[in-house]
Amino acid sequence: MTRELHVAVVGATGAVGQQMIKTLQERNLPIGKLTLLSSARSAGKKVTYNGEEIIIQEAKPESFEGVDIALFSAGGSISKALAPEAVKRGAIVVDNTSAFRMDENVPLVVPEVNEEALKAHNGIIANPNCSTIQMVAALQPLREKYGLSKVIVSTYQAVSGAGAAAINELKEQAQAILDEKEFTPEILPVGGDKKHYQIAFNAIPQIDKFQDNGFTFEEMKMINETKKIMSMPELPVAATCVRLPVVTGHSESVYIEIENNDATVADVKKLLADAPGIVLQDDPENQVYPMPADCVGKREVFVGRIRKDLDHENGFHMWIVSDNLLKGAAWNSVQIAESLIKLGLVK
Ligand SMILES: NC(=O)C1=CN([C@@H]2O[C@H](COP(=O)(O)OP(=O)(O)OC[C@H]3O[C@@H](n4cnc5c(N)ncnc54)[C@H](OP(=O)(O)O)[C@@H]3O)[C@@H](O)[C@H]2O)C=CC1
Ligand SMILES: N[C@@H](CC(=O)OP(=O)(O)O)C(=O)O
Repeated sequence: MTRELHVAVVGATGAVGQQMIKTLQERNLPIGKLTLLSSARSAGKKVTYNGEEIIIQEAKPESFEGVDIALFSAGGSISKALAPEAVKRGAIVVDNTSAFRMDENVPLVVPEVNEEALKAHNGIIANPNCSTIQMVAALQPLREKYGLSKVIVSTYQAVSGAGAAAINELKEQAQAILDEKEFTPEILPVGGDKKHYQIAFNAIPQIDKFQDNGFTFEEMKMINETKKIMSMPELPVAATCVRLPVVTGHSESVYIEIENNDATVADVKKLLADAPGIVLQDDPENQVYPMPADCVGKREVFVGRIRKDLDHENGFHMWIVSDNLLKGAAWNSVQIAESLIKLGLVK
Protein backbone atom coordinates (compact mmCIF):
# COMPACT_ATOMS: atom_id res chain seq x y z
CA MET A 1 0.00 0.00 0.00
CA THR A 2 1.27 3.51 -0.81
CA ARG A 3 1.91 5.63 2.26
CA GLU A 4 0.24 9.04 2.55
CA LEU A 5 2.24 11.77 0.88
CA HIS A 6 3.07 15.34 1.81
CA VAL A 7 2.44 17.46 -1.30
CA ALA A 8 3.25 21.17 -1.69
CA VAL A 9 1.86 23.58 -4.30
CA VAL A 10 4.04 26.63 -4.94
CA GLY A 11 2.10 29.50 -6.58
CA ALA A 12 -1.10 28.20 -4.99
CA THR A 13 -3.02 31.47 -5.54
CA GLY A 14 -2.21 31.77 -9.25
CA ALA A 15 -4.25 30.79 -12.31
CA VAL A 16 -2.36 27.47 -12.55
CA GLY A 17 -2.00 26.88 -8.79
CA GLN A 18 -5.75 27.13 -8.23
CA GLN A 19 -6.30 24.50 -10.93
CA MET A 20 -3.65 22.30 -9.29
CA ILE A 21 -5.52 22.36 -5.98
CA LYS A 22 -8.80 21.58 -7.77
CA THR A 23 -7.19 18.75 -9.76
CA LEU A 24 -5.54 17.23 -6.67
CA GLN A 25 -8.94 17.26 -4.99
CA GLU A 26 -10.58 15.54 -7.97
CA ARG A 27 -7.91 12.84 -8.33
CA ASN A 28 -7.16 10.01 -6.01
CA LEU A 29 -3.60 10.73 -4.89
CA PRO A 30 -2.77 9.46 -1.39
CA ILE A 31 -2.24 12.92 0.11
CA GLY A 32 -1.82 13.05 3.88
CA LYS A 33 -0.77 16.70 4.03
CA LEU A 34 -1.09 19.56 1.52
CA THR A 35 1.08 22.66 1.97
CA LEU A 36 0.08 25.73 -0.04
CA LEU A 37 2.75 28.34 -0.77
CA SER A 38 2.77 31.77 -2.42
CA SER A 39 4.55 35.10 -2.00
CA ALA A 40 4.29 37.10 1.22
CA ARG A 41 1.41 39.04 -0.45
CA SER A 42 -0.99 36.10 -0.17
CA ALA A 43 0.37 34.50 3.00
CA GLY A 44 -2.43 34.09 5.56
CA LYS A 45 -5.21 33.63 2.97
CA LYS A 46 -7.31 30.48 3.47
CA VAL A 47 -8.20 27.80 0.93
CA THR A 48 -10.66 24.96 1.51
CA TYR A 49 -9.34 21.56 0.41
CA ASN A 50 -11.45 18.45 0.92
CA GLY A 51 -13.52 20.33 3.50
CA GLU A 52 -10.45 21.41 5.47
CA GLU A 53 -9.13 24.98 5.71
CA ILE A 54 -5.47 25.37 4.70
CA ILE A 55 -3.61 28.61 5.41
CA ILE A 56 -1.37 29.76 2.58
CA GLN A 57 2.24 30.36 3.66
CA GLU A 58 5.08 32.35 2.16
CA ALA A 59 7.35 30.01 0.15
CA LYS A 60 10.78 29.67 1.81
CA PRO A 61 13.49 26.98 1.67
CA GLU A 62 12.30 25.56 5.00
CA SER A 63 8.75 25.18 3.64
CA PHE A 64 9.88 21.96 1.93
CA GLU A 65 10.92 20.03 5.07
CA GLY A 66 9.14 16.65 4.89
CA VAL A 67 7.58 17.34 1.47
CA ASP A 68 7.46 14.35 -0.91
CA ILE A 69 6.25 16.07 -4.08
CA ALA A 70 6.34 19.82 -4.77
CA LEU A 71 4.34 21.21 -7.69
CA PHE A 72 5.83 24.56 -8.75
CA SER A 73 4.02 27.25 -10.76
CA ALA A 74 5.19 30.61 -9.44
CA GLY A 75 7.44 31.70 -12.31
CA GLY A 76 10.93 30.74 -13.45
CA SER A 77 12.92 32.81 -10.97
CA ILE A 78 11.07 31.28 -8.00
CA SER A 79 11.67 27.78 -9.41
CA LYS A 80 15.37 28.51 -9.91
CA ALA A 81 15.69 29.73 -6.33
CA LEU A 82 13.47 27.23 -4.50
CA ALA A 83 13.33 23.99 -6.54
CA PRO A 84 16.94 23.02 -5.59
CA GLU A 85 16.07 23.82 -1.94
CA ALA A 86 13.08 21.46 -2.14
CA VAL A 87 15.21 18.71 -3.75
CA LYS A 88 17.90 19.20 -1.09
CA ARG A 89 15.22 18.42 1.52
CA GLY A 90 14.15 15.21 -0.24
CA ALA A 91 11.22 16.40 -2.36
CA ILE A 92 10.64 15.56 -6.02
CA VAL A 93 9.84 18.79 -7.86
CA VAL A 94 7.44 18.94 -10.81
CA ASP A 95 8.17 22.36 -12.27
CA ASN A 96 5.71 24.15 -14.55
CA THR A 97 8.08 26.92 -15.59
CA SER A 98 10.61 27.00 -18.42
CA ALA A 99 13.50 27.24 -15.90
CA PHE A 100 14.83 23.67 -16.28
CA ARG A 101 13.06 22.30 -19.36
CA MET A 102 16.05 22.18 -21.69
CA ASP A 103 18.50 20.97 -18.99
CA GLU A 104 19.70 17.57 -20.20
CA ASN A 105 19.53 16.17 -16.64
CA VAL A 106 15.87 17.11 -16.31
CA PRO A 107 13.16 14.94 -17.90
CA LEU A 108 10.55 16.96 -19.81
CA VAL A 109 7.44 14.84 -19.58
CA VAL A 110 4.01 14.38 -21.12
CA PRO A 111 2.94 11.01 -19.68
CA GLU A 112 1.12 9.87 -22.86
CA VAL A 113 4.36 10.42 -24.78
CA ASN A 114 7.42 9.73 -22.62
CA GLU A 115 6.42 8.58 -19.13
CA GLU A 116 9.49 6.31 -19.04
CA ALA A 117 11.76 9.37 -19.05
CA LEU A 118 10.71 9.92 -15.41
CA LYS A 119 12.93 7.02 -14.37
CA ALA A 120 16.03 9.13 -15.11
CA HIS A 121 15.01 12.04 -12.89
CA ASN A 122 17.43 13.72 -10.51
CA GLY A 123 14.87 15.42 -8.30
CA ILE A 124 13.43 17.90 -10.80
CA ILE A 125 10.95 17.03 -13.55
CA ALA A 126 9.87 19.72 -15.98
CA ASN A 127 6.31 20.15 -17.15
CA PRO A 128 6.44 21.36 -20.76
CA ASN A 129 5.01 24.52 -22.27
CA CYS A 130 1.20 24.43 -22.49
CA SER A 131 0.97 24.72 -26.30
CA THR A 132 3.63 22.04 -26.70
CA ILE A 133 1.91 19.53 -24.39
CA GLN A 134 -1.39 19.42 -26.26
CA MET A 135 0.34 19.20 -29.64
CA VAL A 136 2.72 16.34 -28.78
CA ALA A 137 -0.07 14.40 -27.02
CA ALA A 138 -1.97 14.37 -30.33
CA LEU A 139 1.09 13.75 -32.52
CA GLN A 140 2.51 10.80 -30.54
CA PRO A 141 0.05 8.12 -31.78
CA LEU A 142 0.65 9.28 -35.39
CA ARG A 143 4.40 9.27 -34.92
CA GLU A 144 4.28 5.74 -33.43
CA LYS A 145 2.21 4.30 -36.27
CA TYR A 146 3.28 6.31 -39.32
CA GLY A 147 6.52 8.13 -38.45
CA LEU A 148 6.71 11.91 -38.40
CA SER A 149 8.86 14.02 -40.70
CA LYS A 150 7.65 17.63 -40.35
CA VAL A 151 5.50 19.82 -38.05
CA ILE A 152 4.26 23.36 -38.72
CA VAL A 153 2.00 24.88 -36.06
CA SER A 154 0.14 28.17 -35.62
CA THR A 155 -1.36 28.75 -32.18
CA TYR A 156 -4.40 30.71 -31.01
CA GLN A 157 -3.61 31.11 -27.30
CA ALA A 158 -5.89 32.12 -24.45
CA VAL A 159 -4.99 34.97 -22.08
CA SER A 160 -5.07 32.70 -18.99
CA GLY A 161 -1.72 31.36 -20.24
CA ALA A 162 -0.32 34.71 -19.14
CA GLY A 163 -1.76 34.47 -15.62
CA ALA A 164 -4.51 35.97 -13.53
CA ALA A 165 -3.51 39.57 -14.35
CA ALA A 166 -3.95 38.96 -18.10
CA ILE A 167 -7.44 37.50 -17.56
CA ASN A 168 -8.38 40.70 -15.68
CA GLU A 169 -6.84 42.85 -18.40
CA LEU A 170 -8.96 41.19 -21.13
CA LYS A 171 -12.17 41.58 -19.11
CA GLU A 172 -11.48 45.20 -18.14
CA GLN A 173 -10.51 46.20 -21.69
CA ALA A 174 -13.57 44.53 -23.21
CA GLN A 175 -15.79 46.39 -20.74
CA ALA A 176 -13.97 49.70 -21.33
CA ILE A 177 -14.36 49.33 -25.12
CA LEU A 178 -18.07 48.52 -24.81
CA ASP A 179 -18.47 51.53 -22.47
CA GLU A 180 -16.38 53.71 -24.87
CA LYS A 181 -13.89 54.47 -22.04
CA GLU A 182 -10.10 54.99 -22.26
CA PHE A 183 -7.72 52.23 -21.13
CA THR A 184 -3.98 51.56 -21.11
CA PRO A 185 -2.73 48.04 -21.96
CA GLU A 186 -0.24 46.95 -19.28
CA ILE A 187 0.21 43.16 -19.39
CA LEU A 188 0.07 41.74 -22.93
CA PRO A 189 2.03 40.78 -24.86
CA VAL A 190 4.14 38.92 -22.32
CA GLY A 191 7.68 39.91 -23.28
CA GLY A 192 6.51 43.30 -24.52
CA ASP A 193 9.46 45.19 -23.09
CA LYS A 194 8.80 48.25 -25.28
CA LYS A 195 5.04 48.21 -25.79
CA HIS A 196 1.83 46.59 -24.65
CA TYR A 197 -1.19 46.26 -26.93
CA GLN A 198 -4.95 45.96 -26.70
CA ILE A 199 -6.01 42.30 -26.46
CA ALA A 200 -9.81 42.73 -26.37
CA PHE A 201 -11.25 42.41 -29.93
CA ASN A 202 -7.69 41.93 -31.22
CA ALA A 203 -5.02 39.28 -31.99
CA ILE A 204 -1.38 39.78 -30.92
CA PRO A 205 1.28 37.81 -32.88
CA GLN A 206 3.78 37.95 -30.02
CA ILE A 207 4.00 35.66 -26.98
CA ASP A 208 7.14 36.24 -24.97
CA LYS A 209 10.31 38.00 -26.11
CA PHE A 210 11.66 38.04 -29.66
CA GLN A 211 14.85 36.02 -30.17
CA ASP A 212 17.70 36.92 -32.53
CA ASN A 213 16.32 34.50 -35.18
CA GLY A 214 12.98 36.39 -35.43
CA PHE A 215 10.99 33.72 -33.57
CA THR A 216 9.54 34.52 -30.13
CA PHE A 217 10.60 32.60 -27.02
CA GLU A 218 7.17 30.87 -26.92
CA GLU A 219 7.74 29.70 -30.50
CA MET A 220 11.24 28.48 -29.69
CA LYS A 221 9.90 26.63 -26.64
CA MET A 222 7.42 24.80 -28.89
CA ILE A 223 10.18 23.94 -31.35
CA ASN A 224 12.84 22.80 -28.87
CA GLU A 225 10.53 21.11 -26.37
CA THR A 226 8.74 19.10 -29.09
CA LYS A 227 12.08 17.69 -30.25
CA LYS A 228 13.15 16.86 -26.68
CA ILE A 229 9.87 15.22 -25.54
CA MET A 230 9.62 13.13 -28.71
CA SER A 231 13.37 12.34 -28.68
CA MET A 232 13.54 13.57 -32.28
CA PRO A 233 16.31 16.21 -32.34
CA GLU A 234 16.29 16.27 -36.17
CA LEU A 235 12.51 16.74 -36.56
CA PRO A 236 11.79 19.93 -38.55
CA VAL A 237 9.35 22.02 -36.44
CA ALA A 238 8.18 25.60 -37.05
CA ALA A 239 5.78 27.60 -34.87
CA THR A 240 3.90 30.91 -34.95
CA CYS A 241 2.28 31.79 -31.60
CA VAL A 242 -0.59 34.26 -31.41
CA ARG A 243 -2.59 35.55 -28.42
CA LEU A 244 -6.37 35.81 -28.81
CA PRO A 245 -9.10 37.34 -26.61
CA VAL A 246 -10.16 33.92 -25.29
CA VAL A 247 -10.00 33.43 -21.50
CA THR A 248 -9.13 29.70 -21.42
CA GLY A 249 -8.36 27.06 -24.06
CA HIS A 250 -5.45 27.11 -26.48
CA SER A 251 -6.19 26.19 -30.11
CA GLU A 252 -3.69 25.11 -32.75
CA SER A 253 -3.70 24.65 -36.49
CA VAL A 254 -1.14 21.90 -37.09
CA TYR A 255 0.28 20.68 -40.41
CA ILE A 256 2.30 17.46 -40.31
CA GLU A 257 4.04 15.25 -42.78
CA ILE A 258 4.23 11.56 -41.96
CA GLU A 259 6.62 8.98 -43.38
CA ASN A 260 3.97 6.50 -44.53
CA ASN A 261 1.91 7.56 -47.56
CA ASP A 262 -0.84 4.92 -47.32
CA ALA A 263 -2.60 6.47 -44.33
CA THR A 264 -6.06 7.83 -45.04
CA VAL A 265 -8.02 10.46 -43.15
CA ALA A 266 -10.21 7.64 -41.81
CA ASP A 267 -7.09 5.80 -40.51
CA VAL A 268 -5.82 8.92 -38.76
CA LYS A 269 -9.23 9.59 -37.21
CA LYS A 270 -9.52 6.02 -35.93
CA LEU A 271 -6.02 6.11 -34.47
CA LEU A 272 -6.68 9.38 -32.62
CA ALA A 273 -10.13 8.28 -31.45
CA ASP A 274 -8.50 5.30 -29.72
CA ALA A 275 -5.48 7.19 -28.30
CA PRO A 276 -5.13 7.83 -24.54
CA GLY A 277 -6.10 11.33 -23.44
CA ILE A 278 -7.39 12.30 -26.89
CA VAL A 279 -10.99 13.02 -27.87
CA LEU A 280 -11.79 13.06 -31.58
CA GLN A 281 -14.39 15.69 -32.49
CA ASP A 282 -14.46 15.56 -36.26
CA ASP A 283 -17.72 15.52 -38.17
CA PRO A 284 -17.74 18.38 -40.69
CA GLU A 285 -21.14 17.39 -42.05
CA ASN A 286 -22.65 18.14 -38.65
CA GLN A 287 -20.25 21.02 -37.90
CA VAL A 288 -18.56 19.08 -35.11
CA TYR A 289 -15.04 20.32 -34.27
CA PRO A 290 -13.19 21.34 -31.08
CA MET A 291 -13.56 24.86 -29.69
CA PRO A 292 -11.96 26.37 -26.58
CA ALA A 293 -15.30 27.28 -24.97
CA ASP A 294 -16.21 23.57 -24.94
CA CYS A 295 -12.90 22.30 -23.55
CA VAL A 296 -12.72 24.49 -20.42
CA GLY A 297 -12.53 22.33 -17.30
CA LYS A 298 -11.74 19.15 -19.26
CA ARG A 299 -8.49 17.21 -19.02
CA GLU A 300 -8.39 15.76 -22.55
CA VAL A 301 -6.87 17.05 -25.77
CA PHE A 302 -9.52 17.54 -28.48
CA VAL A 303 -8.71 16.99 -32.17
CA GLY A 304 -10.74 17.69 -35.28
CA ARG A 305 -10.74 19.18 -38.83
CA ILE A 306 -8.44 16.36 -39.99
CA ARG A 307 -7.75 16.73 -43.71
CA LYS A 308 -5.22 15.39 -46.15
CA ASP A 309 -3.08 18.07 -47.76
CA LEU A 310 -4.07 18.80 -51.36
CA ASP A 311 -0.49 18.84 -52.71
CA HIS A 312 1.68 16.71 -50.43
CA GLU A 313 0.57 13.06 -50.30
CA ASN A 314 2.05 12.58 -46.80
CA GLY A 315 0.68 15.88 -45.45
CA PHE A 316 -2.21 16.21 -42.97
CA HIS A 317 -3.85 19.23 -41.36
CA MET A 318 -5.61 19.19 -38.00
CA TRP A 319 -7.04 21.45 -35.29
CA ILE A 320 -6.02 20.72 -31.69
CA VAL A 321 -7.67 22.35 -28.65
CA SER A 322 -7.17 21.86 -24.90
CA ASP A 323 -7.63 23.62 -21.57
CA ASN A 324 -4.21 25.30 -21.21
CA LEU A 325 -4.52 25.46 -17.41
CA LEU A 326 -5.31 21.73 -17.14
CA LYS A 327 -3.56 19.50 -19.72
CA GLY A 328 -1.28 22.46 -20.45
CA ALA A 329 -0.27 22.91 -16.83
CA ALA A 330 -2.04 21.63 -13.67
CA TRP A 331 -3.36 18.30 -14.96
CA ASN A 332 -0.14 17.36 -16.75
CA SER A 333 1.76 18.08 -13.50
CA VAL A 334 -0.62 16.03 -11.37
CA GLN A 335 -0.50 13.28 -14.01
CA ILE A 336 3.31 13.29 -13.67
CA ALA A 337 2.90 12.93 -9.89
CA GLU A 338 0.53 10.00 -10.46
CA SER A 339 3.06 8.40 -12.84
CA LEU A 340 5.86 8.86 -10.27
CA ILE A 341 3.76 7.01 -7.70
CA LYS A 342 2.74 4.31 -10.20
CA LEU A 343 6.37 3.71 -11.22
CA GLY A 344 7.46 3.52 -7.57
CA LEU A 345 9.69 6.57 -7.93
CA VAL A 346 8.49 8.38 -4.78
CA LYS A 347 10.66 7.12 -1.96
N1 LIG B 1 3.05 24.60 -18.38
C1 LIG B 1 2.84 25.80 -18.84
O1 LIG B 1 2.88 26.06 -19.99
C2 LIG B 1 2.45 26.88 -17.95
C3 LIG B 1 3.36 27.29 -17.01
N2 LIG B 1 3.07 28.33 -16.22
C4 LIG B 1 4.11 28.72 -15.24
O2 LIG B 1 3.50 28.92 -14.00
C5 LIG B 1 3.78 30.23 -13.53
C6 LIG B 1 2.55 30.78 -12.84
O3 LIG B 1 1.54 30.96 -13.79
P1 LIG B 1 0.11 31.54 -13.43
O4 LIG B 1 -0.51 30.73 -12.36
O5 LIG B 1 -0.59 31.66 -14.71
O6 LIG B 1 0.51 32.99 -12.86
P2 LIG B 1 -0.26 33.94 -11.88
O7 LIG B 1 0.31 35.27 -12.10
O8 LIG B 1 -1.73 33.75 -12.00
O9 LIG B 1 0.19 33.40 -10.41
C7 LIG B 1 1.51 33.51 -9.95
C8 LIG B 1 1.66 32.73 -8.66
O10 LIG B 1 3.01 32.78 -8.23
C9 LIG B 1 3.07 33.26 -6.90
N3 LIG B 1 4.28 34.01 -6.64
C10 LIG B 1 4.66 35.18 -7.20
N4 LIG B 1 5.82 35.61 -6.65
C11 LIG B 1 6.17 34.67 -5.74
C12 LIG B 1 7.26 34.55 -4.83
N5 LIG B 1 8.22 35.47 -4.75
N6 LIG B 1 7.31 33.44 -4.04
C13 LIG B 1 6.34 32.51 -4.09
N7 LIG B 1 5.27 32.60 -4.91
C14 LIG B 1 5.20 33.66 -5.73
C15 LIG B 1 1.85 34.12 -6.77
O11 LIG B 1 1.55 34.32 -5.40
P3 LIG B 1 0.85 35.69 -4.86
O12 LIG B 1 -0.62 35.43 -4.86
O13 LIG B 1 1.39 35.81 -3.50
O14 LIG B 1 1.27 36.80 -5.77
C16 LIG B 1 0.83 33.27 -7.51
O15 LIG B 1 0.39 32.23 -6.67
C17 LIG B 1 4.18 31.04 -14.78
O16 LIG B 1 5.04 32.07 -14.45
C18 LIG B 1 4.79 30.00 -15.65
O17 LIG B 1 6.16 29.95 -15.32
C19 LIG B 1 1.91 28.98 -16.37
C20 LIG B 1 0.97 28.61 -17.32
C21 LIG B 1 1.17 27.48 -18.14
N1 LIG C 1 3.48 31.09 -22.35
C1 LIG C 1 2.23 30.41 -22.13
C2 LIG C 1 2.09 30.01 -20.69
C3 LIG C 1 3.39 29.77 -19.98
O1 LIG C 1 3.58 30.21 -18.89
O2 LIG C 1 4.25 29.06 -20.67
P1 LIG C 1 5.71 28.69 -20.16
O3 LIG C 1 5.52 27.88 -18.93
O4 LIG C 1 6.27 27.94 -21.28
O5 LIG C 1 6.45 29.97 -19.88
C4 LIG C 1 1.12 31.33 -22.55
O6 LIG C 1 1.33 32.50 -22.41
O7 LIG C 1 0.06 30.88 -22.94
